[in-house]
Amino acid sequence: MILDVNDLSMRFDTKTVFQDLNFQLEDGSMTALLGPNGTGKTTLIKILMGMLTPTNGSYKFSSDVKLGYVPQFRNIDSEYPLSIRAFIELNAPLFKTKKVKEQIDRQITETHLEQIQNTRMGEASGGQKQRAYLAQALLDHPNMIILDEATASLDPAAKEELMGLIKHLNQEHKITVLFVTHDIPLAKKYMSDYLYLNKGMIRQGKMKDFKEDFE
Ligand SMILES: Nc1ncnc2c1ncn2[C@@H]1O[C@H](COP(=O)(O)OP(=O)(O)OP(=O)(O)O)[C@@H](O)[C@H]1O
Repeated sequence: MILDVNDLSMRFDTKTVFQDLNFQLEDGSMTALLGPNGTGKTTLIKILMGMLTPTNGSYKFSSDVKLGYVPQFRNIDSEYPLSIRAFIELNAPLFKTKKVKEQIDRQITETHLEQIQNTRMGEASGGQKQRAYLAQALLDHPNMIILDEATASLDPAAKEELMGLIKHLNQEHKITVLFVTHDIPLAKKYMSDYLYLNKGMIRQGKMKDFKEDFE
């Protein structure tokens, strides 16, 4: 087990987002976090990332976890001056030893950005930007990555490329994946398990058994 969540509750002032969530994630699993708009998926992720404190309950990652996080898609100004490579390097040590450069090269190759690494981030496509965020997160050598709506606003080809990449990271590098999405067909194609957050409660199961009428 890589994550154990116990009786987790979150309230903003008088608004209860969710109450007494209980679930576990297995090491090496690939889980889609599903649910209608505004049910608290981002709130749950922010709690797990330590960015918000829950009002009640607890969660525990296994002691050897190294988390990577790909935030919800943010528009980058078209004038943004850094190249894709320089953007990825924001998460690398300032002093670029040969070893650091090699690690950056490896993640750029892994995320299929080598041909366009000198393109400005402001000019990159949505899929390229999203892969640059992923490359940034991979520089820390995570064994678990959390992606928040990484495929929203991408065209079908860019979605497939990103999902193929995530599947590769899971299968070849044994990275546990938690992936927030609204795209149920995409989740059915690529993810093995689901967590479904709705009306303050959570359900868990195998993606192949997920019923659309939960929505
Ligand atoms: N800082 C905050 N203060 C008050 N209410 C908040 C705050 N953050 C989120 N909420 C509320 O909590 C609820 C859950 O929001 P959250 O963004 O987690 O939902 P979500 O499931 O990620 O939605 P979406 O699918 O639209 O991204 C919403 O009703 C939102 O308005």
